[in-house]
Amino acid sequence: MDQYHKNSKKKMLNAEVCLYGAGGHAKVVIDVLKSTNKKIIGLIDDNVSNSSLWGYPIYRSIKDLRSTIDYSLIISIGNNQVRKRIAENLTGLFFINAAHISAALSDSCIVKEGTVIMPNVSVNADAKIGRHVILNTNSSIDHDCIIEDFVHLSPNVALSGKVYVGEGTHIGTGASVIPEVKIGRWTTIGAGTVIIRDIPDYAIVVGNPGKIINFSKPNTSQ
Ligand SMILES: CC(=O)SCCNC(=O)CCNC(=O)[C@H](O)C(C)(C)COP(=O)(O)OP(=O)(O)OC[C@H]1O[C@@H](n2cnc3c(N)ncnc32)[C@H](O)[C@@H]1OP(=O)(O)O
Repeated sequence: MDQYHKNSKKKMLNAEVCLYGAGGHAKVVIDVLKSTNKKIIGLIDDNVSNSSLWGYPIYRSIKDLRSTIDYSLIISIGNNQVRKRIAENLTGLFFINAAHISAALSDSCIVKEGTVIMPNVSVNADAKIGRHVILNTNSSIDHDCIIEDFVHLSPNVALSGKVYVGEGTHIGTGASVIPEVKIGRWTTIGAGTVIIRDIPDYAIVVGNPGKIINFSKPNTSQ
């Protein structure tokens, strides 16, 4: 058993994996799964014209798969709101999480289902990562951080110890957060931003030090 699966809350029931979403993010998720020799049976996407990606079939609907094959799912869509909507619609299905073989995950961290961990990510002691989260390439999540469901940490994001990130928040490439800061739900943190104070829900924040430039409109599902 590799380090990641020892830490998973749920054991992987099925070796075969299907991805929901066939865009650019899906390509990176495929590489993550291949790094630990997972078998990919295909992708589902009704919004692309291609019928395959790198030789993997693209199905138009989950109904094309449901009755015939036993599989686990990962939602491979980068947009946090869309990922949440799809997760809520796909009831009764089994989601797995996946980590690239190069990720360094503490024995004491917790990673919930549907979450994807890209190459060279570090998740340190007692960090808790929610459902359907994206920890993108080289991101670093230090001790005792709490990351709620549907968050996306972009490449090279650095969270210091005891940072809290609320549901659905997107932290842009290369942003940094000092220890013990609380970032609200569905916020957007711009690329390269340095967060030194707590951030309220729905805020859009840029710069060093990070300043609020706007608020996004809450969506009914948020
Ligand atoms: C593998 C992957 O690709 S993962 C995806 C990673 N994606 C990212 O990191 C994207 C992060 N997004 C950003 O940084 C965006 O610029 C956002 C979301 C913060 C703002 O986007 P928009 O709402 O379109 O804002 P817009 O571009 O109109 O800029 C508004 C103002 O903020 C400034 N601004 C925007 N982004 C930043 C930033 N990251 N840092 C500093 N200032 C910024 C602009 O210069 C502009 O200033 P001005 O009004 O003085 O001219």
